[in-house]
Amino acid sequence: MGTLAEEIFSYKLGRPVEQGETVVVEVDHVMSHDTTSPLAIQAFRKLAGVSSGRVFNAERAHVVFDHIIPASTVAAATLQRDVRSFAREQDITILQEGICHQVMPEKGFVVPGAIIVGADSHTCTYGALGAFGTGMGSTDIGVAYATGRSWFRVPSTINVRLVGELQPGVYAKDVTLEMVRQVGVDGANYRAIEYTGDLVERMSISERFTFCNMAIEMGGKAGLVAPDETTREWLRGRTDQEYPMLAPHNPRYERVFEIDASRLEPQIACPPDVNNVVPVGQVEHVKIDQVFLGTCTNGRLDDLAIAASILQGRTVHPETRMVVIPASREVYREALRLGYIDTFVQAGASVGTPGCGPCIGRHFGVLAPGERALTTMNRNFTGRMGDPTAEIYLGSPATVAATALTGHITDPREFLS
Ligand SMILES: CC(C)[C@H](C(=O)O)[C@@H](O)C(=O)O
Ligand code: SF4
Repeated sequence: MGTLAEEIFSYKLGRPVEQGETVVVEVDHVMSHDTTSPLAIQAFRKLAGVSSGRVFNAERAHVVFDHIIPASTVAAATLQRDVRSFAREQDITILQEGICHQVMPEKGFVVPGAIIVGADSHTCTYGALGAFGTGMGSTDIGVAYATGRSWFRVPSTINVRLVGELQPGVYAKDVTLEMVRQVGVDGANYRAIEYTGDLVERMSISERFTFCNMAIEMGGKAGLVAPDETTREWLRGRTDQEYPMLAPHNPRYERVFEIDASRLEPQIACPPDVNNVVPVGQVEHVKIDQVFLGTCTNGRLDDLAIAASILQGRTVHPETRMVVIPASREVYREALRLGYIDTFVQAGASVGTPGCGPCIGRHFGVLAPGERALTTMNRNFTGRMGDPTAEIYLGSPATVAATALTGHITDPREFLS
């Protein structure tokens, strides 16, 4: 009996747990990426006595290269070389085919009821498939690599109920931004967020990824959606694993937010905070130097499809650059097959290799002093994409595509055919 988070921990431990209780559990998968692996490896090495120098399970320990690939500096290349040699020594396969939070689910590692820890704050994305995924510091991940276990305080849960039908031109990202506006950037600190309601039930896994990905933008430990037929369908062919269809039972939520999406307009998060959210109409005059379509929030096939439908046969504004980065190789190949990539290239966009791209300002499209970007990312923090005086606005793939065409923030409903 409990929230989805409690159900998952109870299932793992084989006994009922209570909110606030500290538990040690065996984790299903542990992940770090090119940027966080070096410190995780250092922590792991210190535990050589505990682990006999081997990771707990090479099939369940994952290293993903996604943040700065291909390496853009000698320093990055050197760190990656060192991480490669660690992976070789431990028989870990390095995954280099897209953003960790896209690739881990695609590989079938993320299933309902699983507990997954990652050295990346957006590990909460995995809740879209009913798994408890959470980000941890590299040291904790080093310990998990060594022992296959982690400690948690079973979180209390905030319930976000999403109801109603979205209007044309309004997407999961707009709902997510509205959610962050209402809950606040620390409104869910150390809590799980459980998304329910008829809108969530109708949404695709990709859209659920967008919600869950941004749970951390409200301070959430995890973002969760109870698995259903849509989840099963998405997992079919990706995993042979058996998994439990856990659901909340008489949950005791700490707080409930209800959002009626049917009245929602496209939303924009203005710099420098993710909860600084306004309807697109209020910022339409803002001139944009660069748009970026991609990331673990909105770099999937449906996101690319929406943007391609707006850009089809049109050209990016001459004073705006457009960067497009598919979230994974799987997404990239499908986008090629369906002609979306051709549409982007014809429109004048730069298309990058799957990965995080300019999301943390390390390569492939950093911003000059005073420049402004509109992106499909999850964070608009000062300095994130380059110079600290550059500004970042967040919106949906549709708003990004419409803005690419006009050079200023634009309501995508103007381009709906
Ligand atoms: C580099 C990494 C530690 C970081 C994170 O944990 O979130 C990054 O992925 C981000 O999105 O800011
Ligand atoms: S795409 Fe951006 S938010 Fe996602 S993991 Fe990469 S850097 Fe972090």
